[in-house]
Amino acid sequence: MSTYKDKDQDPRLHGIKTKIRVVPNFPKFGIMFQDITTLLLDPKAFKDTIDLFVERYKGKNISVVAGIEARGFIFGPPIALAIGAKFVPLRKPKKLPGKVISQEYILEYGRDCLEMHVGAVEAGERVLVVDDLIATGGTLCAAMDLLERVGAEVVECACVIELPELKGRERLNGKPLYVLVEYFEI
Ligand SMILES: O=P(O)(O)OC[C@H]1O[C@H](OP(=O)(O)OP(=O)(O)O)[C@H](O)[C@@H]1O
Ligand SMILES: Nc1ncnc2[nH]cnc12
Repeated sequence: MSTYKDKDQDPRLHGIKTKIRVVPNFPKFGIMFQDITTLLLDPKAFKDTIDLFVERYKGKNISVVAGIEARGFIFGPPIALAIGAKFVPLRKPKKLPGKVISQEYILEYGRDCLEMHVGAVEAGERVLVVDDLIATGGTLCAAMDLLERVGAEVVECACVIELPELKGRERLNGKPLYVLVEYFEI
C-alpha cells in the first residue's frame, strides 16, 4: 500500500495531496512518479500550496528565493513575490548566459550539475531554497553548496513533497527542511 501522510492538521494539506497524481513506472520501472502538474490545474490547491509557504517565510528577513530547475521554477517565483524577495534560478548546465559557478552532484544513477549566475546572490544574504520534491537529497545538497560557496546563509529548504524512505533529509547536514506532504510506498 502506498499513501501520503499529513504533516499536520491544516485542512489545506488534504486538498493538496489529493491533487498530486502518482504515475507508477515513470520515467522508468519501479519509480512512483509524483506529478505536480495535476496540482497546478486546481487554482485553489495551487494557491493553498503557495500560501502555506508564504505564511511560514513572510517576515523572516529572507532576501533570496533560489528555485531549482525545473519544477522549483513553478513554486519559487510566487513565493518570492509574496515575501518581497528576489528569485534566483539554479539551472542545469549550459542554460545560463552569464558567468556561472557550478556544482556537480551524484544521483541514484549518474551525475548532474547545477549552475548559478555569479553576482546573483551576495555574501550574507538569507536564502530559501525551493523545489517540488526531495528524494535522495542530492539536488538540494548541490543547491546549498552553491549558495554557501558565495557566502549566503541558507535559512531552510522547502519542498511540496518528501519521499522519506529515500532518507534525503539525512543528507542535508542538519539544514532544516520543510515539506507539505510525505509520500510512503509502504
Ligand atoms: O532528491 P533528489 O534525488 O536529488 O531528487 C529530487 C529532484 O528530482 C527531480 O528533478 P529532476 O532531476 O527529475 O529534474 P527535472 O525537474 O528537470 O525533471 C525533482 O524535481 C528534484 O529536483
Ligand atoms: N518519485 C519521483 N517523482 C517525481 N520526481 C522525482 N524526482 C526523484 N524522484 C521522483
